Amino acid sequence: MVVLAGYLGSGKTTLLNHLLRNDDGRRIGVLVNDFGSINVDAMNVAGQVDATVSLENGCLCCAVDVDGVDRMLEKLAHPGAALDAIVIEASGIAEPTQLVRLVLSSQNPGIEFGGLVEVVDAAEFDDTRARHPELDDHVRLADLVVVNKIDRVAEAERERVIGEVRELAEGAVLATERGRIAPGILFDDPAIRDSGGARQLSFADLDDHDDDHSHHMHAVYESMEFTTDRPLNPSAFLDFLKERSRGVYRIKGPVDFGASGEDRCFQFHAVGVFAAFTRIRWKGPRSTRLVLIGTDLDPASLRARLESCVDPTPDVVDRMGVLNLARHLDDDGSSAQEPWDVEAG
Ligand SMILES: Nc1nc2c(ncn2[C@@H]2O[C@H](COP(=O)(O)OP(=O)(O)OP(=O)(O)O)[C@@H](O)[C@H]2O)c(=O)[nH]1
Repeated sequence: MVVLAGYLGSGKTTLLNHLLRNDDGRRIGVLVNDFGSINVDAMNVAGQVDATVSLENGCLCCAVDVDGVDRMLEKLAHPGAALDAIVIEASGIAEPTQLVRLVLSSQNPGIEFGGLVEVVDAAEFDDTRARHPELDDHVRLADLVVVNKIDRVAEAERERVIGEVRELAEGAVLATERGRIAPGILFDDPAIRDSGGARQLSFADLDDHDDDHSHHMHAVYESMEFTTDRPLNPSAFLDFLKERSRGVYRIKGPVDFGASGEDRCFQFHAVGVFAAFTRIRWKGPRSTRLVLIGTDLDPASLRARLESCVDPTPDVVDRMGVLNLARHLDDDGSSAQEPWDVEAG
């Protein structure tokens, strides 16, 4: 069982989807833990995976004890599921050491800890580290650190960030775009071990980490949801994004722009000041279901602002809005995300 951790928006789901698409015939089970009551990440991996369990609204690292994890994993670890590997995708503010501790404590004979993977956003590394010094520990303890989004930083900057991560990390370090790592690195333990002298964590490694949950990142983070069945107006929504308070670090979920969105589902992601959409077909009923994660959120005013984005004329195409939206489209999943003209704040 591999624990996939990394700060909000670093690219965990992207990496997981890459693994699932390139599984080389392995059967992979997934446990997804979203922070927020709409399970956006689970929606994004569903359909590609052999078996999923999802836990929403709460950080797995504190929400459940070892019995709870064993109950959740029963479905995945059951011999009948015939899985070759299980990946736990932690929420972006989970405490990875706590998750590893849970896995190591599992009473289920089918569960064996297969390593901690920490995904780091190369473009946000300095800022995240400054806000959350505990990130250094996560990088240090990981068996594999994936320095992701290298397409978003200039070459010199990339070398510097990779160099700093290498200084901290005791495990292997890989630089990637879109989490494209060779699945064998994760699932065939010797490959991880041979690639950089990484070792599997033990309780002894984890013992230095205090158990006081008030020090965990999620102690200061909150999430809120905004859902509506009425389409949003693109211009109004883009304005909302530009003006959003700095406390809102992560926004994700499907958005319905009605006729302006050609009746398609806009899978939306904002990470810090960056934002991108992917256009997909609606799989279920059309509705906007956003999760907002950050610190010092003011849910009432955020909700009122989002409510004001509801389009009074959803059948009329907002041409200017559509043009502006297009700048943030990420349809093939390979183009870089553009920063907003105006930084959030
Ligand atoms: N430019 C660029 N964007 C990326 C890369 N990897 C992921 N993204 C984008 O970053 C955004 C967040 O990616 P996710 O995979 O959802 O991140 P996450 O870590 O699962 O997010 P949380 O679960 O909310 O913590 C999405 O818009 C991705 O398409 C990359 O290498 N380059």
